[in-house]
Formats: sequence, structure tokens, C-alpha cells
Amino acid sequence: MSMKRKADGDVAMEVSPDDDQNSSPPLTKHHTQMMEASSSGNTAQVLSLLQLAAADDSSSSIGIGNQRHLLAAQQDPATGLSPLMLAAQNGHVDICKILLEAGAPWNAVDRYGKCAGNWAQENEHWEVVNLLVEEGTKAELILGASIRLARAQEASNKPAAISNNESNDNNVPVAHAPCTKPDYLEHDNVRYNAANTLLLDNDDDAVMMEWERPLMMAHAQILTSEMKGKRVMNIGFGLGIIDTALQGYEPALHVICEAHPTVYKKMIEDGWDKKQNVRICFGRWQDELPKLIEEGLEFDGIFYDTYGEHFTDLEDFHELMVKVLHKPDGIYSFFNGLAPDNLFFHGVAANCVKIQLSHLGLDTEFAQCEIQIDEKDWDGVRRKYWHGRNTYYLPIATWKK
Ligand SMILES: C[S@@+](CC[C@H](N)C(=O)[O-])C[C@H]1O[C@@H](n2cnc3c(N)ncnc32)[C@H](O)[C@@H]1O
Repeated sequence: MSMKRKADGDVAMEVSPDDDQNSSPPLTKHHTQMMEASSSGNTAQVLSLLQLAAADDSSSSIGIGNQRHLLAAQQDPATGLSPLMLAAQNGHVDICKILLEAGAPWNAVDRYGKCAGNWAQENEHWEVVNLLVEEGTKAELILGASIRLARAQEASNKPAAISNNESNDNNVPVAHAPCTKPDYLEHDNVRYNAANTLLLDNDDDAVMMEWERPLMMAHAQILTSEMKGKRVMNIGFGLGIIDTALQGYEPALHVICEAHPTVYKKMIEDGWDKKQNVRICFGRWQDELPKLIEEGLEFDGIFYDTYGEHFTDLEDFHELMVKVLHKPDGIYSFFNGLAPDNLFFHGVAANCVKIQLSHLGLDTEFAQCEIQIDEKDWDGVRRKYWHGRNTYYLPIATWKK
């Protein structure tokens, strides 16, 4: 995820559909046996093959081997299928546990972009789904923590342990994939189309699109509980869709934080600075929110929907946001574009957010909204940031009772 709204392929595609199938070596006898045993549920055979590989590892002349790990992790060059995917597809939960423990990556995908979790989901093996969600969440949280550490070290000019843009093994992060645009706020060609239904960045990627209108309306409805006189805050103006919807509920106070100069200019042109109940904070939320906290402001509804930011930015936002969310009735929500290309990864990313918000004292639910996107909606947009899925999971976070 990035946290993103709009990202590239986020997943660990060890074998992509474009790979030359002949470039990867064929599976060895042991790998083929491992595939078969995982698929048929032969736990004894899986264990014995792993033991054989471990014996090879320990007899390796340089003392470090990775045969056991390779056996658990390797994917069929033709299909991209792994032992874990086959075990998941057939509901063999114990074998999944063994393979994960041996180092099989939870998030590798086959040639059709499906991971083990997708296979388990499609075949309704819920115990396996839960196991993989748990594994994925753990991995993402650990990775998130290491990214935060690396960023903190970077900020203080110490050598960083890992970079946000690289991952050396199969555990390419889902929530933390490198699909962010850290320089977006410096883009000088951010522009609206004539109909004001599309906001594009320098690369013709969509910052905001009109098809999201029904979602923004739903977010506004939930944040205000459809009542007048609330104090609301929105981070990221974009096309002003949610802000227009929030105005419909006549809030007592409506703070809008927007950092891009072009977007800010549009807000002024459209007279947002003249509205009685609106206060514009022109700047990054990272700089503006601490000022609001200092002022002692509180909000009944808070919404976060930025562009180009990293998942760790969302997490950082949450840590500040709770300081201005009214207790006990405040409601928080964000645009849920987490890992949008794959339902399983989306679920894992959402689970990570849920856990973080829970540590901050909030319960999070996800309301299902049906959405419709026409192919024509993407005209003029370099790449899609939403793929085929018609259900949007709208987050609703409230203080724990
Ligand atoms: C996806 S759009 C928001 C769309 C909006 N929800 C709507 O209904 O039209 C994201 C907006 O966040 C702004 N933005 C990006 N990073 C920001 C930051 N760090 N602080 C404040 N605004 C930011 C962008 O300039 C852009 O206007």
C-alpha cells in the first residue's frame, strides 16, 4: 500500500507474465516433489523434503546454505505457482504453517498476480486465509517499523538500515511498496481539466478523479453523522468534492489543509477563503496540524486523503490526528486506497491500519460501498489506480468505548 491512493503494482511478482519462461531453470526433482506434496496435503513428505534440504545446508562447505529456504519458496517458472500457493489453494493449513516457517514468502504472486491468500480466498479456505492475513500483517508491521527507523535515521543523517525504495528478498512490502511520489508537492504542472473533473500531476497520473464522488459523499455523511453544526477537518482538497459535501452539512468549523500551490490557488479562485465557516491551512499537514494541536482545536470529524504519500505518513498522521479528535464521539476516516490492486493485500494493509489505530485507542470498522467506474473515466490518465474491484471498504474509526 502504499498508502496510496494511486499506485503501481505493489506486489512481489517473482514471476511476471512477461518473463521469458525459458530464462528460469526448470524445477529440480525435489522441488517438483515439494509442489506435489503441498498440493495433495502430504505433510510427512513436505517435512522430509525440508529436512533433506536442511541437511544439505548444514553440510555446505561454507557453512551457510539456503536449500531449505529455496525449496519452500521457489515458484514454478511456467506458472509462478509456489508450494505455499498450492497448499493454500487446497486448504492444507498445517503445510502452509510449515512452509511459512521455512521462509516461503506470504506475498509472492503467480503469473496471474495471485498470491497464496487469493488462492485460499477463492476456494473459501478461511483458516488458511486467517493464517496468511496474520503472517502478512506481522511482516508488514515489522517492515513498517524498520522503514520508520530508517527514515528517522535518514533524518538525523545516520546511515539508514534499509531504504524505502528497496527490498532484497521476496518480502516486498505490500503496505509499504515504493509507489509514492515524495516530490509531488514540487510538481509544477499539476492541473485541472476544463470540466474540473480531473486533477493530474506532472506525469499525467491522477491526483483526484470524479468517479470517486459517491465515495466522498459517503465519507462526508459518516463524518458528520448527517448533522449540522459539526467541527470537521479535511486533509487534501483535490477537486473539493468532499469539502463541498461537508459544506452541505453546514459545519460550525471546517478546516481544510492543502499543500499544493496550484490547488490552493484554485481554492482561492473558487472563493473557499470567503466562506464563513471555512479555515484554510495552506501547507503540509505535517507542518499545519501541530499548529492546530497547539491551538487546542478539536474536531468531530476528520478525513485524510492526500496524494503521493507513504504508508508511514498515514501512520504519522494518525499519531497527531488523535490529539485533535474529539472524545468520546469523534469520527475519523481516510480514503482507503491501500494496496488496491489485490483484494488480499488490501485486507492485510487494512488490518495493519486497524491495529495501529487500536493502539491509539480507536476501533475501526470497514463499511462496504459499491462503486462503478467506466473505462472512459480513465481517458487522459496515465495509469489506473483502481482495478476491477467494485467494493470499496470505507474506514470508520471511533474511540473505544
Ligand atoms: C486525492 S486529493 C484529495 C481529494 C479530495 N478528497 C476530494 O474530495 O476532492 C489529494 C490532495 O492532497 C494534497 N496533498 C498532498 N500531500 C499533502 C500534504 N502533505 N498536506 C496537505 N495536502 C496534501 C494534494 O495536493 C491534493 O490536493
